[in-house]
Amino acid sequence: MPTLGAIADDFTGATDLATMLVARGYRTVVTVGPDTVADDRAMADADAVVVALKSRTAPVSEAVASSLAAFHALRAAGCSRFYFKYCSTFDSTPQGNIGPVTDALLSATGERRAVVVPSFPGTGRTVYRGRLFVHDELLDESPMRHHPLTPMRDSHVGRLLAPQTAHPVRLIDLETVRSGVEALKAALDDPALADALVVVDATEDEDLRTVSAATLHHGLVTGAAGLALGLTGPRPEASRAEAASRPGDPAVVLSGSASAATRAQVAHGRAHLPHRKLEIAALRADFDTTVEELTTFARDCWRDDPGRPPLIYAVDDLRDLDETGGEATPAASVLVEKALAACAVRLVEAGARRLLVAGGETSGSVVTALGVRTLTIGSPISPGVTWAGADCGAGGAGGAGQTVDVALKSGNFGDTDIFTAAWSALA
Ligand SMILES: Nc1ncnc2c1ncn2[C@@H]1O[C@H](COP(=O)(O)OP(=O)(O)O)[C@@H](O)[C@H]1O
Ligand SMILES: O=C(O)[C@@H](O)C(=O)COP(=O)(O)O
Repeated sequence: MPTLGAIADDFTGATDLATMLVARGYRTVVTVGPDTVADDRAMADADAVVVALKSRTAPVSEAVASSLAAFHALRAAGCSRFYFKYCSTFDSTPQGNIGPVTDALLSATGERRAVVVPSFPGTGRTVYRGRLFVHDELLDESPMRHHPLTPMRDSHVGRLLAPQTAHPVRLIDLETVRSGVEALKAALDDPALADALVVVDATEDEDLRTVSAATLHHGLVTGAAGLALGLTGPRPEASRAEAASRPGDPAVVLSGSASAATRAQVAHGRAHLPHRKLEIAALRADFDTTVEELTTFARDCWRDDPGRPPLIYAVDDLRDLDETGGEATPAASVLVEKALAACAVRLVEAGARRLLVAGGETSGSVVTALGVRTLTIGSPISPGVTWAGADCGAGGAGGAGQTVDVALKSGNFGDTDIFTAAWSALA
């Protein structure tokens, strides 16, 4: 029976956290939405469950409702500790959803305060004096300022969070963290911090271990996957899923991300893989025909060039970003997500068994459209990115009970050659 329940605000984040939990000795299942949590088959052996939501950019009321539904499902499954996973670059809109969801989970758990820990030094995210850095740059000076859905124009976590929450926001500095577990516990228990959301500095893995140890008695923690570094699961080593596919099975890369790391990966993919770019105008003019042409292209590649997975991508230059759309015209971001999801469904129906998807929102659209119920963590690819077995369920794409190997790559994660190199981890 699971004891740790996590709620992830996007799908790449869910597999990022799950891969960390597996490495820490938790047998972990990722469920797509809350409904599968009640499935005894999936839960029987799990120590931890991560519910993947597509709530990061949803309207506030929807994000709160789906997060609470996940919480109630996890609690009914036996979970007694809860982890709200958001992005290590604190991706949110001015309205939320990190603040509103944290507030709702505080009420639901009955906890009074929660730590806020986006730091993940393994992927270059650190928090010092409450400011979030991405490698050597402040968040608002990093390429995250150009994100199409959640442009991050401030690096002060407290300033980002305060307008989103009804709770006071406080900071615990690095010196207090470095004073050790007991000092940090005492600082967190200070009555001045009762009812607060507490941003905690952390610049190294050891800091995260300290934060984790000082909050083991908290029923709710919030942060990126780095905070899980300090957790210790019930097993010396949790097993990983074997690949469901075989080398040579049809494979495809679907990229809807506009992030800097992905743009470099797309440039590398364009040099090494057969590729097609999504054209927004063509999708607007005739969505079905455009998707049909893209899937025909991919199938031709499997036939003519079976060793190289085709790459279908949306952005290789920030000038590609299309901000038009409105009442009568669908936003480009929605069209891109729908198009890549439709390609995924048709390609899995045509035999694709290996999918590398770039982008969190994109991954949410693809995985949901495939009818996936659970993701079981397989071989790691790079920090925060892993292969997972996606169980498409009875009504899913590719036929009843089909398992497809998927890698859901966060926009800013992965080496430049990930679109060509990731497959060897599956072999
Ligand atoms: N040309 C484009 N114009 C506008 N939005 C786009 C374009 N191409 C992709 N997008 C959208 O950008 C968003 C990227 O978000 P996401 O998939 O979460 O990537 P990341 O992991 O990099 O944040 C998606 O909603 C995608 O549909
Ligand atoms: O914490 C992280 O950085 C990732 O797990 C994550 O959430 C990434 O989101 P996207 O960049 O939108 O994929």
